[in-house]
Amino acid sequence: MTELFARPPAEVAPGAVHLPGRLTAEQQRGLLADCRRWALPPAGLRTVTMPRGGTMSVRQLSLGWHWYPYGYARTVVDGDGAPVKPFPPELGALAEQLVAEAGLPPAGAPYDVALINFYPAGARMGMHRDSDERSPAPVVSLSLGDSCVFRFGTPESRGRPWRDTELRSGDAFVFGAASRLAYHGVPRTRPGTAPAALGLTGRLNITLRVSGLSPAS
Ligand SMILES: O=C(O)CCC(=O)C(=O)O
Ligand SMILES: [Fe+2]
Repeated sequence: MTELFARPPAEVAPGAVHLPGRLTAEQQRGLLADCRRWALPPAGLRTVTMPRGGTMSVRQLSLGWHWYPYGYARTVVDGDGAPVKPFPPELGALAEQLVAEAGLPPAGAPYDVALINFYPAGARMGMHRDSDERSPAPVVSLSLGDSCVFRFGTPESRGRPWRDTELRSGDAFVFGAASRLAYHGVPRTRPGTAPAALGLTGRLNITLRVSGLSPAS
């Protein structure tokens, strides 16, 4: 699709950078095929139950370290108990490249966690901070499929001020430095906006992080 106006990279908050159209159609297809494979059991896509008993509308899986509310483990402690699937080094290389493109200092440690979020129509993610990591390395997020509204606020509170950015299939978003612990969320997706050629109904988000945990622990 040609755009009337190109979408340039934009710093939406200090250290929080939107890199539009960063993944080629081929890269998106490859990542989608990978996600479909990773989504299979064991340690596949699951519904996440929150500590108070509610469930997330987003379905999720992890690679490298298993994230659950609120911590990291080597096995799916809140699911089938299987060992988490390995973190693919090529995702780490991609994250490092995107951090550099965003103009942020290098992470200083290898990326070792991928959180994969699947948003069916109507799914959303409330305002939260990514605060279970023990590393200040930037978080790198990739979008596939339906567009969404990505709400990005401040580290101080989950309320205003915030800025809304539309994330489309193939976009990247990097947040580190002063925004590493900023509140953010996805108030809505736009069902039916995925590129037809991708063959995905819904939205997939791949969030890459440095856990700061030692592999032996
Ligand atoms: O889906 C997104 O773009 C954001 C996901 C997110 O914030 C998270 O997994 O912590
Ligand atoms: Fe997050």
